[in-house]
Amino acid sequence: MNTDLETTLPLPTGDRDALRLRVQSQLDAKTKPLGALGRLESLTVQLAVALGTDQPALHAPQMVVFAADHGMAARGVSAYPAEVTRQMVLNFLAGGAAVSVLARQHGLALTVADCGVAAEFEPHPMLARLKVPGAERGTADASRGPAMSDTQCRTAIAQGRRLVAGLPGNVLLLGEMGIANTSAAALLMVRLTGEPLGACTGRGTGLDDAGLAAKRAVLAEALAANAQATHPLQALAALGGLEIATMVGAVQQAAASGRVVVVDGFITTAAVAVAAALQPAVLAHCVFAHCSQETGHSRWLKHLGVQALLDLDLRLGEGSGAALAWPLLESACRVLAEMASFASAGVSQRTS
Ligand SMILES: O=C(O)c1ccc[n+]([C@@H]2O[C@H](COP(=O)([O-])O)[C@@H](O)[C@H]2O)c1
Ligand SMILES: Cc1cc2nc[nH]c2cc1C
Repeated sequence: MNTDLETTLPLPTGDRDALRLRVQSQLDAKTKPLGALGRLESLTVQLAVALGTDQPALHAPQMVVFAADHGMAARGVSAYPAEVTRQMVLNFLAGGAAVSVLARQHGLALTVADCGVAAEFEPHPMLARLKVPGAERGTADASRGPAMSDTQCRTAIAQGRRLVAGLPGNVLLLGEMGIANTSAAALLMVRLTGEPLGACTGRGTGLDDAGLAAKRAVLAEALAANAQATHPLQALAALGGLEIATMVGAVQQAAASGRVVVVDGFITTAAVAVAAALQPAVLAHCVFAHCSQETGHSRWLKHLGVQALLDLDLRLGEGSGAALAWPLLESACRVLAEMASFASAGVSQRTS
């Protein structure tokens, strides 16, 4: 493996425990029964700690949809053909996808990162070209050998870091698009958690029972073909995807620059899980927006020790769940900034 890339980035330091206690006591002084805002309160505290401030405020939120193609798509592991990746990128750019609608609704800046889609797109103000040399049209078929070389994987990580370093704001919302990428994410889940393949493999875009059985058989081949890839970075290169590797770098850079990361579904969780395997402290920056319907997601969230905000039976990807959860993050900041305290509003405190 070449060594021209640090595996992790230094994260901001500070007395997180003291900050956590200060923010919780500010919340406790607000005009509500103690703890009555439930998990919104823990979200407020998490945002304060992630941003390193007693007065968390979110600005210039950036939704990035990381897109790439997968060699394994040729093995029939998805209900849809591989060209949908390219077609959906055009749909994102034209403003017609679910994430386009939700980003507009919530004032999220939308960038589409071409991490290796099998197409060359016309330049567009929303499009970032992050193709990796030798993998411009996507990964190799992981059922026959490594999806990426170590160098390609490291290049993708470096590009994700660079992209985020150049974006404004203090929140990154993760989205992705890539036909067959639930296969890559399932393989990473098996390797990182040790869970059995069956518990990690779902229907993705909507495979029927026979399709799901065939997908599992292909994924078993991929695990056997890449049996030696056990370190998280090796697993990422062998079993992952270009959009997932680029997201790993994006998450690392966002955490290193003290931002909040809003995680979408199963595939974005794969990227965060790799980043967390390399450096567990990145998890403090990650808000898990929703629990996807994709088999494995709820179990993976448990492995990571996190709880998602929403459970809407979503299985779309694109960052749609992250965009839907966005107003909760805004509310979490606003209750802290704008609610009156018992003292300021002249409301009587509890008696017992
Ligand atoms: O994020 C999720 O939880 C999720 C669950 C199922 C499907 N997807 C999306 O569907 C595509 C991958 O599905 P598949 O069946 O092609 O592996 C990819 O574009 C993802 O954005 C996403
Ligand atoms: C149409 C379509 C839209 C998507 N968005 C994210 N993944 C997708 C997969 C398909 C098939």
